[in-house]
Amino acid sequence: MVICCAAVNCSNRQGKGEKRAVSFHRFPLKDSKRLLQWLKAVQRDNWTPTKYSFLCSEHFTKDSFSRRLEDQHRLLKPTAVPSIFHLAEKRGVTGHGSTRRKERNKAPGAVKGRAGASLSSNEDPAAKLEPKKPKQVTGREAASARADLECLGPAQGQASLERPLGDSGAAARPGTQCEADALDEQEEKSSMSVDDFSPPGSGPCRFIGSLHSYSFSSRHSRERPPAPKEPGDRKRPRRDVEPSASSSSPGPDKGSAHSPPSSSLTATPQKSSPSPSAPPADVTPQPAAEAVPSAMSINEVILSASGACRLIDSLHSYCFSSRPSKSQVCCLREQVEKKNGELKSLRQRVSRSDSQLRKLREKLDELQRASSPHLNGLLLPSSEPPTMNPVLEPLSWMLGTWLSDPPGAGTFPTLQPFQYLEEVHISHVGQPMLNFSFNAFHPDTKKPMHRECGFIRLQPDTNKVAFVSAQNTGLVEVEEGEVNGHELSIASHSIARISFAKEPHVEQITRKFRLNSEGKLEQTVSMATSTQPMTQHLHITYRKVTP
Ligand code: HEM
Repeated sequence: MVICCAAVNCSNRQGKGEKRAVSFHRFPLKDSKRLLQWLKAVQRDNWTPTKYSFLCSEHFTKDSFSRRLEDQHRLLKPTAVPSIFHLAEKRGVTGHGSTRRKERNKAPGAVKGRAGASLSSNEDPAAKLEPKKPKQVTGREAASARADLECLGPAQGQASLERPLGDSGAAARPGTQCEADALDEQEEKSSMSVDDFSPPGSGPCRFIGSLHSYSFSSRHSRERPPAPKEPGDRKRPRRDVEPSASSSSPGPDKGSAHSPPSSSLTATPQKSSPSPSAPPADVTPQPAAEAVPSAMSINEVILSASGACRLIDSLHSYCFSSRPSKSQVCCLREQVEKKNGELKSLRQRVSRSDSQLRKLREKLDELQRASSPHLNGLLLPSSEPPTMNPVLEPLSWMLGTWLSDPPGAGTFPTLQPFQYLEEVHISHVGQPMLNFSFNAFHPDTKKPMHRECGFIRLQPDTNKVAFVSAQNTGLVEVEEGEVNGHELSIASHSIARISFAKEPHVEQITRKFRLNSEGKLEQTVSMATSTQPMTQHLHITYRKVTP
């Protein structure tokens, strides 16, 4: 890879200054802020850096570099901005690198000079060239274009099409200063994409148009003789790089893409690319001094132009073929925008519903307050829960909502064993008592079964507990007992029932509540009826579902 420095009046190129260990560094194309700083420092008019534009290390202060630990290679710091330039020297119309090119144009067979003179600008095709108006560029623009393109030898041009740029430098020049470039590339994470060769909008067309203008100008400047078949052309070593468009090349003129005669202008569509979005080509004029060892004949030059023209056509066809995908992208973008719009309106609707809901709640609260103005404190849950009466402390472990887990087990000598589900609420409202409700359900049908509710009181300053319960079976009972730690044991003190209560009547009841080591609440109920002695009727374990 031959790399030139893009700085005005700097003739450093890779290979030339090896002894001075000059390194070359890509423009930070992906870091717009830094790129502006670089461009300001470089002070090149009407010039846009490309991926193939480099600055050599001589434009950076020493502290712009760091050393890679493993091999001590010089690395440009990611914040580095060039500051050392010799702008006052020959800053003529041709601008950057004019001396260098003059020298090259003097070289024998300097076809490059002619080609370059009419070659349209290679300034960033995305940014500068107009579609359908291939403009004849100024000498300065052409020089700028050549300056970058000349720096890429044919091998590099080909390599750059065949693999990501990050690979190319390191692969081509292992162990050389160019590894620093490769590292720079990695730092910028630049990999080749369609955009590299097909800039947004009509950039590619404009670029190709500019190539056409080169081609036409070559043709019209001379009378075109009959195209001779010169087999020797192909054998000419290193003068030309055969266009490598294969049968899978996107261009319609595949045959012609294969057979242009030698040319110092090398248009190289990418080798059979598996992807339809693969970049079409790079255009890489070769340095005349290196690539053209002997003068070319007029015929050769014209044939070159003709070959280039056909390749340019194939580039055009690539360009057209990429348009549908662009329109697809546009279409997708429209869809995304549409969906975003829908999402926005949905969000607005949700937020409207939220505010309506809030208003309805407020209205309901108002109605409730109006209907029972004296019970608000009990009926309406205030935002803060009531403070628990300290008397309840010994029973506080019973507080909460509990769900049977697993289902409760019912037994009695006169009954078939059964299972049931139960939901338990034990709460307080700041008074010195617990409120409870036990609601049993059939495990399969979920139908309500046994229900009871009541209060649990503690005699102040004792562990004596009274349990008062009303059951849906028509039983009303009082049980008393003691709380010890996390265990409450009570037994029936008095039992009353409705006159038509079902028989056999319960005559004695004992219960035990305990909080087990897993934090679960357990209840065991035993009873004696008019027909059966004290026997266990229920055993159930609950897990807590709320505080
Ligand atoms: C302390 C509370 C309870 C008492 C005092 C109580 C009392 C009784 C009595 C006296 C019987 C009649 C026994 C017999 O026929 O020999 C009975 C039956 C029964 N109990 Fe309970 N029971 C209580 C809680 C529950 C609970 C929580 C369930 C759960 C679903 C339940 C389910 C049943 C069933 C399914 C029967 C048999 C059918 C029936 O007679 O309705 N009991 N219970």
